[in-house]
Amino acid sequence: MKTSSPNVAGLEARRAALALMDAVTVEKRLLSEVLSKKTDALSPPDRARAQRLVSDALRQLDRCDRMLGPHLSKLPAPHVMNALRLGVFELCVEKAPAHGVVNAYVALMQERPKSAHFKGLVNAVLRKVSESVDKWDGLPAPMMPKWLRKPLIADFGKQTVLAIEAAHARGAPLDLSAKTDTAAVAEAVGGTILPTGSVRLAEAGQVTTLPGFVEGDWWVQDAAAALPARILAPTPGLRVLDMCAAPGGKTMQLAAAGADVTALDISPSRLERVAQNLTRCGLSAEMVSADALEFEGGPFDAILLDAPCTATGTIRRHPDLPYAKDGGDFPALFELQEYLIDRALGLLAPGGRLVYCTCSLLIDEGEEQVRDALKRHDDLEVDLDALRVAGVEADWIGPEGLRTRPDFWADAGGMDGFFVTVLRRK
Ligand SMILES: C[S@@+](CC[C@H](N)C(=O)[O-])C[C@H]1O[C@@H](n2cnc3c(N)ncnc32)[C@H](O)[C@@H]1O
Repeated sequence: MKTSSPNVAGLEARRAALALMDAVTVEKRLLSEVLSKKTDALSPPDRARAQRLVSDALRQLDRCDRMLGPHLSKLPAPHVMNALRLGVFELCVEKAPAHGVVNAYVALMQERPKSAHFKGLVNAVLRKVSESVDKWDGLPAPMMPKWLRKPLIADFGKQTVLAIEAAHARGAPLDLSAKTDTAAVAEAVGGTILPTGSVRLAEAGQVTTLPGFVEGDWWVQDAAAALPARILAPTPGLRVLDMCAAPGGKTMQLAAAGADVTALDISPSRLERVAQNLTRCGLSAEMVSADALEFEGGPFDAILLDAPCTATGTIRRHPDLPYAKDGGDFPALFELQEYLIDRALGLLAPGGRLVYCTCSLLIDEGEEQVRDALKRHDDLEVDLDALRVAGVEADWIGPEGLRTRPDFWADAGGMDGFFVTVLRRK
């Protein structure tokens, strides 16, 4: 049974943030799956506060645990631990007044019989942390959980992983892709134009109120995510299949260049979002809801295969991912990517090109997929020249393709981790 604590300020947002933290770390759910259910009853400011608090605290979770370590002789129940983590984040990062933070999390513990007897512990630990907040700045960047850290160290080495972790902790700016006039969009929103042609805003605010949103002059798309469609080099009338299209960032780029785009996705509801995005921007594409493995069509001059993947390249913006996942479902994704590559190759017109990409840091979903595809198809080759588009630095390109990482452009706000390659038949 729950009892509410109406007299403590700021409790609604904190209660929701704690429920979201439990959903991610205990139920292993992604924030995107549970956000509306856990926050819909809140006022808009409380909803925004809960979402920001849980996201920012997840981004710093390892540091929160390091602050708590000296004060805990053994780990308390997960709900209690999560309350402590949120409290530490508020004290050490937001510099919130200690009495308000302590009272709030003690009150939340009292709401459930199972956690009520931990209120003394929460009170004592948060008070102790509040006396040593200056230790926070001396802590190393938050580490990823071992299941993800270990393979990344094997792939990139420890120094690079440390740099990636520092980039994860910094979060992500807002990047936009312009429909036509990049300079005009940059001026309208007060952003800067990146070397690869995206527009970057340091402070995002409410996206839908930015100039040009209603007019459909741009869409939100990370600078690295904008590279695959640029690399495909769409031209007016080019027959292009966007094989895993939703929510449609790359479909929009292809359509904006005048290509004859078929946007395919297995999920009808996600495909609906592609349609909405196209409509907002006054663009069009043929929409097909189907399993790409069974799709019959084409042949196509070019195919963009932005394959379903672990999304480990997007942790800056999805800090829940390392805690909601444990890698157990990844091998099935690697296998699906292999099948999708082979299916795509079968749909290409003679001389056609396949742009394969994943928003992943794992080489299993990038370089390894290319090496395996080259073994399966002896008439296949990687077109490295096609990867050298504006802003792409020479050392981002390896024998199998282009790899971006969150620690690239560190001083300018970073970018998502992506792998992109172009495959052609010899
Ligand atoms: C990485 S997302 C694509 C992002 C998109 N290209 C963009 O830029 O906005 C992968 C997409 O693949 C779709 N998908 C997964 N399995 C599929 C399949 N067998 N056939 C077609 N689409 C599939 C998912 O529904 C998801 O929308």
